[in-house]
Amino acid sequence: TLMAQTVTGPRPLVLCGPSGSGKSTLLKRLFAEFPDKFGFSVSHTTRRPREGEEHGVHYYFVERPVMEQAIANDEFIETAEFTGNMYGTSKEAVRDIQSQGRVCILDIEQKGVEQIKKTDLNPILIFNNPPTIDELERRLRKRNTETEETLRKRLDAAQVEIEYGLTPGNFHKIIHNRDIDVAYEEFRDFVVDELKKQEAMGVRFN
Ligand SMILES: Nc1ncnc2c1ncn2[C@@H]1O[C@H](COP(=O)(O)OP(=O)(O)OP(=O)(O)O)[C@@H](O)[C@H]1O
Ligand SMILES: Nc1nc2c(ncn2[C@@H]2O[C@H](COP(=O)(O)O)[C@@H](O)[C@H]2O)c(=O)[nH]1
Repeated sequence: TLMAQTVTGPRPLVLCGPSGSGKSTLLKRLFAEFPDKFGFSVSHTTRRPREGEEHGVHYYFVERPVMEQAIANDEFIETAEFTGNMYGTSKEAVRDIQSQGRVCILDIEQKGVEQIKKTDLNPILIFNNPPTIDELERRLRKRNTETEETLRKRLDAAQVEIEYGLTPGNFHKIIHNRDIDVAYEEFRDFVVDELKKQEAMGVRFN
């Protein structure tokens, strides 16, 4: 409701899309263009860090028993098993960003989205759609972060996620991510427009 929204601040933004579709690339540009407006919800994961990834910045990298205990302690809004690893959004990660008056951005996969939809988080849902699975494979290979096995698992998951993502009603906005510059503009314009609408309804922003 309008009252609740006024009290809780801007709606979080969920960006979902197959691994390698370019979510992190879009977010990196958004954070660079608007350094004070948004904040990234730092997820927990049991996968190993990639080169350049920092604990507490890209993820909280934890061992599985630690994550399982935290889930048992009811510390998470949503959790999912994805290609053999656990991922999850902690309540604290979102609270952290919201307390700074920033728009909280979640980069999560499909099972997480389905759980978030059942909470009172009320996010704006965006699906980042790659041109083809072949192009997704090219992007993932070029990124050089996966083994043949994890690459295969990610591409298998992508089939299912694209079907869900393109099903009408599941997301508020679909970004067709072919050319990165075009995709970014579409993404940015949609997000900025959404924030303006909320501002017009009295939601306060940074
Ligand atoms: N529109 C694009 N065209 C070509 N290459 C792209 C495009 N967008 C991103 N890339 C490249 O594709 C690779 C995957 O992009 P990125 O890491 O942003 O994907 P992601 O959706 O965040 O993946 P993951 O879910 O695995 O973290 C990167 O090497 C990135 O530089
Ligand atoms: N349900 C959740 N999914 C998450 C979370 N954090 C990230 N993700 C998604 O996992 C895959 C793989 O990510 P990668 O960093 O290993 O490439 C990708 O689709 C992310 O969006 C989370 O907290 N919950």
